[in-house]
Amino acid sequence: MTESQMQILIIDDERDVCTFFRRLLTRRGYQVVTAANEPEALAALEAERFSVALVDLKLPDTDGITLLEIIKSRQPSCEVIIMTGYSTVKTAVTAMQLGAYEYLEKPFDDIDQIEQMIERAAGAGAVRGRGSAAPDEWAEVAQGVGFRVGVSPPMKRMVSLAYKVAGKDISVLIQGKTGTGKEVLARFIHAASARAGQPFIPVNCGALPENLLESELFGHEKGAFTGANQTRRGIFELANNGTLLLDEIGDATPQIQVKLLRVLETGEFMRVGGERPIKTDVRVIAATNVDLEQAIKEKTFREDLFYRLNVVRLEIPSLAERHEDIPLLAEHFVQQLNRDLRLSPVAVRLLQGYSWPGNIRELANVMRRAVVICTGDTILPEHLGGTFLAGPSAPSRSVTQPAPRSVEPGSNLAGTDLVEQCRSCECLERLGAEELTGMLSSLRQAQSNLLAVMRRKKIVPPLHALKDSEAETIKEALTQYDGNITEAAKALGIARNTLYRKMKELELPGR
Ligand SMILES: Nc1ncnc2c1ncn2[C@@H]1O[C@H](COP(=O)(O)OP(=O)(O)OP(=O)(O)O)[C@@H](O)[C@H]1O
Repeated sequence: MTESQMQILIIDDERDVCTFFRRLLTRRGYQVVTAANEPEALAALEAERFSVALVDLKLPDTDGITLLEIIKSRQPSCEVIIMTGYSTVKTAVTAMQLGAYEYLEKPFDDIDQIEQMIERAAGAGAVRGRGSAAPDEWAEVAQGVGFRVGVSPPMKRMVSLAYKVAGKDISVLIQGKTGTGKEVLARFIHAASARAGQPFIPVNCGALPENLLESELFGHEKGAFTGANQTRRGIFELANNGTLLLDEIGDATPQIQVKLLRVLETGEFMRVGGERPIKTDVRVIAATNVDLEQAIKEKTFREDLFYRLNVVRLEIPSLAERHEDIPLLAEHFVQQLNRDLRLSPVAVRLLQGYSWPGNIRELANVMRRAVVICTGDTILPEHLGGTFLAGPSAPSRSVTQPAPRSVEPGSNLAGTDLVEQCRSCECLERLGAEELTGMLSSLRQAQSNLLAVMRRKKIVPPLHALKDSEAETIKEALTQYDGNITEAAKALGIARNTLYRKMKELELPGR
């Protein structure tokens, strides 16, 4: 079908809207039919085949969601774009979850964007009409951030929705069990948004005591509390024009929740000890592995904050619900460390038979360990660890429990876990750069999990431990870049001044 033959249906009771689209789209070579109510829409659907329908969410005799269902049942290849006002954006997002192609916010101010959206929808509709699968428009962005989506339909649907809402400046709430990839998804949304060139800053609301988190988020004025020797900018300032991920939002204390609500409502906040409101333009993505609706019932989470954050909710399925993706993900983690290694079919079957309570993080750890242990060119069941040697019916173990000991002949790392491997310099010496990097990232993740659990159990981590780990990270970066502050700051994702200040605070020597 050529573009000139494409029919577009506009359903809106506002005559001006119909006229606007008729003019715009006729000029672009489309044929346009308009309808002001349900009977007219039904008659049009009876008479013609449409590539795209633009449907107003609110109509006098019906609503956009009902019309979406009718259109999709009668003309499945017709893509539906929902037209909505700001107050009904949430319903428009629901429509997308039900199969709408996108939504368009009224009043229309960016004609180019509208034309492009309709063109994309018409293209997707044409592909669907031919019965072939539309290429995944999000694939390139996903690859760019190392996000493996897999093939399972619920995951693909969720990512497709994430990609479409990425471009809209609305809050997103990501829900998923631990290790399902909430942070990776947030990075993907940032990379697919117009803010991609700006900072993406994740902050774990459960990992720091309240006063530290408050100062981390909002910054502080000089003299705000003992030890505040300098004014310091917080993440809401540093992430300006970018995206902020509030991870483990369910762990935020009531005081932090109030302050977050204020920034989300007004776009303004005050530094700790400050008196002047500061403006910020930050897109907030929140992530949680707890049921926030339950937390609201238990009065540990504010309902008003929940509604602010939950404009779009994305639920990541747990790994056990997407068995078909396990081979692809396992291979991804192996290839990250060693491109020449393959997985044996039996090993793949064992991986698919396991329940993965620690989800993708646990899979990544099992695969990294297998790569370290494997001395040949194929990963076999014995490289996967004790749980898997017992076969697919093995009871599932938690990611935090140590793996049962097993003996892998011919390997000096036999039966050891990550921490033990790191204790032995001799073992580490034998590993390559990628393997070492992978282990370091697993250890960092372990630390972050540990802190989150301590926080949940109300155990205050000794501050010097946090300070030490910060000092270690900075020292590492400085060594790596031969003492070059600019390069080290860039690698750490902080400003040069912040690095100077931190070095001073932590009494680290400069060059
Ligand atoms: N789809 C994916 N593709 C590639 N890597 C992934 C994917 N999902 C998760 N990972 C990897 O698994 C690990 C855990 O992911 P991530 O930190 O995003 O999970 P999370 O759900 O935010 O965890 P938590 O609930 O503990 O905060 C990371 O190393 C990440 O790179």
